Amino acid sequence: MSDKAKQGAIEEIFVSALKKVQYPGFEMDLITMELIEEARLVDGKAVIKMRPIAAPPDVREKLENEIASALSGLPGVKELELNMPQPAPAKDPNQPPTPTPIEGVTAVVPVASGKGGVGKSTVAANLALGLAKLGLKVGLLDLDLYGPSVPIMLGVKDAEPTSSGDKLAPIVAHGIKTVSIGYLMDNEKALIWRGPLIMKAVRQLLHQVDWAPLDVLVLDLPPGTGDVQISMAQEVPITGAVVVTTPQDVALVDAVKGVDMFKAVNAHVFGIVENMSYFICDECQKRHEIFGNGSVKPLCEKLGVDYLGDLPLDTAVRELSDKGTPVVLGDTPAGEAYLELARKIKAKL
Ligand SMILES: Nc1ncnc2c1ncn2[C@@H]1O[C@H](COP(=O)(O)OP(=O)(O)OP(=O)(O)O)[C@@H](O)[C@H]1O
Repeated sequence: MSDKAKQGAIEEIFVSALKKVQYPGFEMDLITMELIEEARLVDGKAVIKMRPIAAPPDVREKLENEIASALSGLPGVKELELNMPQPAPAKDPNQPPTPTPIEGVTAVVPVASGKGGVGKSTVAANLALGLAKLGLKVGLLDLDLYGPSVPIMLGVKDAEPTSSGDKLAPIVAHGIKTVSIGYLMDNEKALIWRGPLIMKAVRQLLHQVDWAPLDVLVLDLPPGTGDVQISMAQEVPITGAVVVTTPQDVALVDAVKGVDMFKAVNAHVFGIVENMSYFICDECQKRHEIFGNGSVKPLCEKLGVDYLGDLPLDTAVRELSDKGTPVVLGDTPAGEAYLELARKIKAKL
């Protein structure tokens, strides 16, 4: 075997070993995330060079240990030389492996949830419209690859974005600018999109849309901790994230994962909001805590993030979203609860 062929075979072994190492907080391995720039064996030393990552020290240490244990014991490996650089501010906007601010956009607020169906898109849309009601210039980017629902909630399902110079012109609905990943693809294809394609789409939607000027861009993320989340964290500095949960224990476990994910990429978390938390009976006007209550606040304390309040379970919330006029636009107790969330976020911006 020639030296070149040998090196190639070793690289393949390294790649399959590193494919087993997941980035802490994410359901993705280092190879799929394209974080490994170089993997070579030089005189018994495994030389691994990574792309810059914005990770706090405990995450770096965890990664170092996991890479070391994945490579130890491989044929010919006696020691490890690991290069894990810190990101430097990017200068070229076409080359942003490190987070680059969006031109003319002051703040970026992702809305995330560990699990699907907790009302994350509902919170994202009502938060964006609530912030606009409070006088801010707002954009809402729907990155929910597996079920883009923002166009329906804003009543612009059939609108098509046009181009504006070399950028995409967002659609304007209820006074906010919006673009959905759904406009770039049809729903069936979403499920076969893989890492690099998703990264490209996320980059385009953040940096090649005519967002400016905006005070805040709200992002509706897919549930969980996958490709879209890591792409977002690599592409844009996050001002503060909002994690949505419902009060059930199963959802809370996932909320912790959501918060951990942002911490793993050094992003600030504004706090956790509790959706579908209580129900006001039409007949007796009493507040019913259907799923139990009181578990989210202590969880926030434990995680060191703010409790952003609770939102009612109310049929009008769903009906109005389906009609394209989210509840916050009106003047009802449920609308007021979402507006109160917007006030809290505005105060943090
Ligand atoms: N507070 C609420 N009261 C009543 N219905 C709600 C409330 N919040 C959300 N819903 C409804 O619950 C369903 C799920 O909400 P939504 O699509 O916002 O969840 P999600 O977490 O974004 O889900 P996914 O991203 O998995 O599709 C929708 O039909 C929505 O209208």
